[in-house]
Formats: sequence, C-alpha cells, structure tokens
Amino acid sequence: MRRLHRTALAYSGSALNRVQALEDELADADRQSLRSAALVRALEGALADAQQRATDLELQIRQLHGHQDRTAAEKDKALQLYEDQVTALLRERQDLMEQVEALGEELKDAHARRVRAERRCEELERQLVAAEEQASQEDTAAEGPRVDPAADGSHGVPPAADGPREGAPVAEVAREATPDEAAPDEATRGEGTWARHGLDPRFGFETFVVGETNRFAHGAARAVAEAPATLYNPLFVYGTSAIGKTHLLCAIGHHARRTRPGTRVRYVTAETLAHEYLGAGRGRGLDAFRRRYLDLDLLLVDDIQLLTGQGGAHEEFRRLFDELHGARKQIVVSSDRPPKQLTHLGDRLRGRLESGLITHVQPPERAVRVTLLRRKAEQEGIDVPPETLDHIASHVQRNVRELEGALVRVRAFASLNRQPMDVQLAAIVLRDLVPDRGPSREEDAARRIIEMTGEYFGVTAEALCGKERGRALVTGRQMAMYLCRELTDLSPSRIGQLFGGRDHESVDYADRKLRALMAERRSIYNQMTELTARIKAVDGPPSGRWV
Ligand SMILES: Nc1ncnc2c1ncn2[C@@H]1O[C@H](COP(=O)(O)OP(=O)(O)OP(=O)(O)O)[C@@H](O)[C@H]1O
Repeated sequence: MRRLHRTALAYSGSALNRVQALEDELADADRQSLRSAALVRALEGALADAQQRATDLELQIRQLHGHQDRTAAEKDKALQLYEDQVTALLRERQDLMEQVEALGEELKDAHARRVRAERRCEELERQLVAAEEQASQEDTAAEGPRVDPAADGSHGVPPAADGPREGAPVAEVAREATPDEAAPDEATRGEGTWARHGLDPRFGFETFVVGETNRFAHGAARAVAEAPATLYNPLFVYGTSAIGKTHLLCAIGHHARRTRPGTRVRYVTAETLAHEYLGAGRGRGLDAFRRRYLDLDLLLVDDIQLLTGQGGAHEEFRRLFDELHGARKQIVVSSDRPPKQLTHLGDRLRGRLESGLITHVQPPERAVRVTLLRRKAEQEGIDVPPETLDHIASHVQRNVRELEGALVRVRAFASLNRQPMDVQLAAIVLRDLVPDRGPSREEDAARRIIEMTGEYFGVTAEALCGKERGRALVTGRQMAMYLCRELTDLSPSRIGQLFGGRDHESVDYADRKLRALMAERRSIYNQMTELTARIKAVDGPPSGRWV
C-alpha cells in the first residue's frame, strides 16, 4: 500500500511529493538493513557454536581413538597372561597326573608289602608260640620230680634277685603256678621260674602307672599292702580285662613280702584253686591242700568269676575264707564284675566278698596309656615319635594288653617294611587291629565342643573350623582345640582333621598357647572355666573321666 502511495506521489509531478517518497524509501531500506544486520549476527553466533562443537567432537574422537588403542594393547597383554597361566596349569596337571600314577603304583606296592608283612608276623607269632611250648616242656622235664611246698614249710622265701627266665612268658607262668609246680630250691632257680607264691616279678607298685581311673584302687591296694588285715578285708577289685587287676594283686604281695619279711603270701587264680582242690581228693590230699592255704598271711585270688562250683569248690573256698578272715589274715580278690553279679557263687560266698572294700578299676585314660606305651618302648629300646605313641593310645583305649600289642605290631610292621614309625604307618596297622566302630563317641564329643565354643563366641562351627583369622575366631578356635585335647581321647592329628584338615602341630600349638594364656590372663581363664562347665553340663564324660 505504502509503495503504491509513494509511486502515486512520485507520478503526481510535485517535487515535494518526490522527496517524501524518497524519504520513505530510505526509511524502508534502513529498516531492511537493520534486520539484515541482526540476521548476520545471529548466523555468525550459530556458526561459532557449530565450529566449537566440531572442535569438541574432534577432541572426543581423538580421545576415543587413544582409548581404543590402549584397550587393545591391554587386551593383548591379558590374553598373553591367560595363555601363560593355562599353559602352566596344563603342565602342572600333567605333572600331577604322573605323580598320581606313580603314587598309585607305590600304594599297590605298599599294600602288597603290608600283606606280606602281616603274613610274616603271623608266621613269627606261630613260631614263637611253638618255641615257647617247647621251652616250657624242656623246663618241666629239667625240673625233675615236684615237691609239695606245704611239706617243706618254706612259704614266704623271698625271691631271688634274678629277672624272669629268658623267653618265658612270665605273666602266664605266674598265673598258672601251683604249689606243686614250685621248685624245691628257689634260690638256685631264680624268681622268673614258678615261684611258690605265684607273684609275677614284673608287677610291683613301682611299675604301676596311676591315673584317674585307678587311683582309688591303687590307694586301697597300697593301704592293704602296708597294713594287711587291718583296714579293708577282704579287698575286692573288679574291672574289665587287662586293666591292671592282676598287677595290683601281685604288687600287694610283693610289697607285703618286702616290708614284712616272713609274710606268707600266695597269688592264685580261682581256676587253679578249684583244680587244686579237685585234684587233692579226700583224706591226706585235702588236708595238705587246706594246710597250704590256711598257713597263709595274705591270699590273693584272681578272677574269682572263674571259680567253678564243681565238687563243692564254692563251699571249700567259703570255708577257707572264713578261717583266714577269722584268723585276721588278709584276703584280696579280683573279678571282671562286681560281687552282686557273681550270682553263680551263691549268696553266702557273695555276701563275704561284699563285706569288705569293693573297688572298681576302669580302663586307663589317655595320659596313662601314653605313659605305658612310652615305658614299653623304652624297655624294648625303640625310639617312637611321641605323636605315634599318642595316636596308638588314642585308638586302643580299653585294654592294656591290646595297647602294648598294638605297639609291638607297629614296630614289627615298620621294621619289616623299613619305614619310620610315624603316625601314617601306625594308622595303617591300627586300621586292621582296631574294629571300626563308626563315628566314635569321642568324635561326637569333639563336634559338640566345637559347636558350643562357636555358640559361646557367637560364630558358627564352620567358621571355627575355617580359614578366617579374625581375632575372636582365632581365640575361639584355639580354645576349642584345647578343649578337644583336654576333654576327649582323640589324638592331636584327629582333632586337627576335625578343624578343617589342620595338622597336629596346630593343635599342639593351641594347647601350649592356651595353657600359657590361662596362666597369664584371668579373663581367658574365666572364659575357659565357664565354657568347660557348660560343655560338661550338656555332654557328660565321653570316656568316663570328666569327674
Ligand atoms: N596302670 C598300669 N600300670 C602299669 N601296667 C599296667 C597297668 N594296667 C595294666 N598294666 C599292664 O597290662 C597288662 C595286663 O594287666 P593285668 O594282667 O593286670 O590285667 P587284668 O586286669 O588282671 O586282666 P585280666 O582280667 O584279663 O587278667 C600287664 O602287663 C600289666 O602290667
């Protein structure tokens, strides 16, 4: 419209109108110029932004390229490392497979050697028995006619100082001794032969090892030996097989003879006594038999449970008992069970056996068993590592004869195979000797100890047996090990196995450490006391010794 207006003015012919039109046109051009300048500025800004962004992008791209290069280099390195490791592992696996193969061969060999060794042991044992029998027959022949010792009135002759006859099974011989078998002149024959008192020369108080399970019986035996027929008469000692009853009876006899020379003593098994009685017949034979016993100051009767009632032997023994007791002579009796259970002896005899002191000997605890084994090893002149003795003592628990037999076997096996008497070897030998009784009570007790110690310290049994080494865990673990050692009969190696496959040295270390800590720190001592009381309250004795 404006342009049309200006054009109209310009053609109207007036100069004024022309000026006006030009001014308007200028103003328009000026506005146009301003708008263009603004547009230029805006475009310049946008360009600068785009350039900046392009520069940034360029930088980023360069960085990414650099990173890519580095990652690739690292990747190559890692790959190389991985390949190296795989190669090393493959090599190690190969080595191990070769070792496994070699060990398998060795094991087969060892098994074969073991079977051969066992056979050899059996053969040697057979030869030994035959040789002993032959020696015994030769001895009997050499002794000539036997003399009734009652007739020569020489009861109580002190033993000669010589040791047992070489090669003779002294214990057996002594147990079977009868007065008829006694030599006419002991002094010329030595103590090892069938002395008329029947006491085994090896069984004195000095060779008896005292522990918790036999302390009372030992004390009573000593009291009787020191003052016969004053305190406990009769003394009745009972307990299972091979736990030292015969040893105690003989020790009483030896002590009484040594401290009161002239004391007339006789050790006899109930079986022998019954045979003698039956063999005596009637008349003079019976008189001689009675004189032989009634002359005594101290009668020691072993294994009374074997007294048969044949031919009135029970009655005869009861008569002897009454006469000796009435004359204030000491009687000591042993049995595998308490008098109450000896029903076959009849109420009258049983009543007499119950009238004195009854004492129960239980199988020796581990410490005693270890001492017995150590002594046996010393006697035999063999060097056995303490942990092997410990292992044997932990596995053979109820019978001292078996215990000593186990050591003999381990020794034989080691020497036949030219191997050291270490725990591994003992384990192989004992595996066949000791019947597998399944998870033992001792192991159950140890597991309970671990659990209860864990509870006490607020950790799990798994953690206690694991590898973590936090302070509380280490203390708890060592306490649990110590308690297992203290309260069970398990060997340190077995305890170590229960604690996640640790070795016996860790257990021994824990044991030493806890002993030292308890002596140094009251708090540890108190914790141990409390924990022990809790365990005992729940569990009771695993092997009859937490008393
Ligand atoms: N506490 C001990 N100290 C020393 N030796 C012991 C002890 N206990 C047992 N023995 C030994 O063990 C072996 C067997 O003991 P002993 O013959 O006295 O057993 P027992 O109880 O009489 O058995 P059994 O009823 O089978 O005859 C013996 O050699 C004995 O010396």
